[in-house]
Amino acid sequence: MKIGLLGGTFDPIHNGHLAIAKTALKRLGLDQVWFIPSLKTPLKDRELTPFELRVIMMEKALRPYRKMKLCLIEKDLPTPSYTITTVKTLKKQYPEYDFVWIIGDDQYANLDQWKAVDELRRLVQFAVFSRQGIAVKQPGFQYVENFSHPASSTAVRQGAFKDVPKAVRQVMLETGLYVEEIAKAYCNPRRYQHCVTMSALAVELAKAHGVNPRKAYVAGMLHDLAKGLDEETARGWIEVYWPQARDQAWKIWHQYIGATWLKTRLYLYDQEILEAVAWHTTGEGKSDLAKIIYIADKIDPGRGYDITRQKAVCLQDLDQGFRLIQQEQKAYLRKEGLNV
Ligand SMILES: Nc1ncnc2c1ncn2[C@@H]1O[C@H](COP(=O)(O)OP(=O)(O)OP(=O)(O)O)[C@@H](O)[C@H]1O
Ligand SMILES: O=C(O)c1ccc[n+]([C@@H]2O[C@H](COP(=O)([O-])O)[C@@H](O)[C@H]2O)c1
Repeated sequence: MKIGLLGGTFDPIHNGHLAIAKTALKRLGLDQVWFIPSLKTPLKDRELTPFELRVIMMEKALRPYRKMKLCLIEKDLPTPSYTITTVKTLKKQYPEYDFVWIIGDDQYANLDQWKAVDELRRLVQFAVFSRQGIAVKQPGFQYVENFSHPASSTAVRQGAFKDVPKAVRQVMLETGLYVEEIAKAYCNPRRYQHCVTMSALAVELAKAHGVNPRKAYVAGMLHDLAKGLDEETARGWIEVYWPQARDQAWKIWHQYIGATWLKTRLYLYDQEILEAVAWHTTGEGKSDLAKIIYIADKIDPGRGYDITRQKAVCLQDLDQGFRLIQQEQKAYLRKEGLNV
């Protein structure tokens, strides 16, 4: 058996990883590709998503592929997860197998920093997949060129959800994984901070009123993604997706476009979250979640006003609190000249 080993952080696994495996099976004449998630990768400092959650996403992504397997060997090896240790252990466990270690060219460029790389190269063959382009070739490596896949886990964590299988997207949205990074990627630092403080309040209100706190967190963190759009760009979106809102004040449009983005870019189909985002400025959403997001946005503790009275009413009675905030907001919006 000839086995390709694809080690990585897989935070999260993406379509690029699957494309590498498909190509490796064909072009390297492999029988199987084993995906090996690292407990802690040696050269990256970032705090990783818990191993178990990365593994759940990998299981879902790999399920349709008979020749792609999950190998959890690094779970029980010392950290950081040095490849030399992994390869030695695998060779001992499976002496009859022929292994090829697969890397992208970004890792290839770093190879001189890998632990005991000369010994490692004697133990296992390396296959290098092009990513940016392979600059310098060396004897003893197998190069897979004319391979190109734009996906990266970094981009996925910032919202490029099109690059992950649907089942993985579902886990990400159900768990609220990466919402901070997505909010950071779309919002300026001030707005990001607003998302953090208002979603904390949204979670508190959700818990007080029997609403799913995870949904409150996701909706809160992602409610303002479209707020940075300029009027002209926003108008383009409104004309296509929300023509019925074209006569409203343009500053309101971000609520509608935000919901559309969640659906079309992040493939988030949870109607309750979409509704809460789509009406978070005007407060027309009917669900308790929509009311909570509306309230938390308006009395966000991060804005620096004393919200003791409003918060107490909202914690006590959601509908009464909602009406109170709505009245205060209407007065404020009229003062700002916004047409609602
Ligand atoms: N699109 C791609 N093209 C070629 N190689 C890739 C691609 N994506 C990942 N790889 C390679 O797959 C291996 C595992 O990747 P990893 O799990 O670190 O994903 P990543 O997208 O590189 O993550 P991050 O963006 O967090 O650095 C690495 O050797 C990496 O170089
Ligand atoms: O052994 C090393 O020194 C070493 C240094 C950097 C990366 N690796 C391995 O290379 C694979 C890809 O790593 P990463 O950081 O791109 O996810 C993963 O299996 C890492 O354990 C290994």
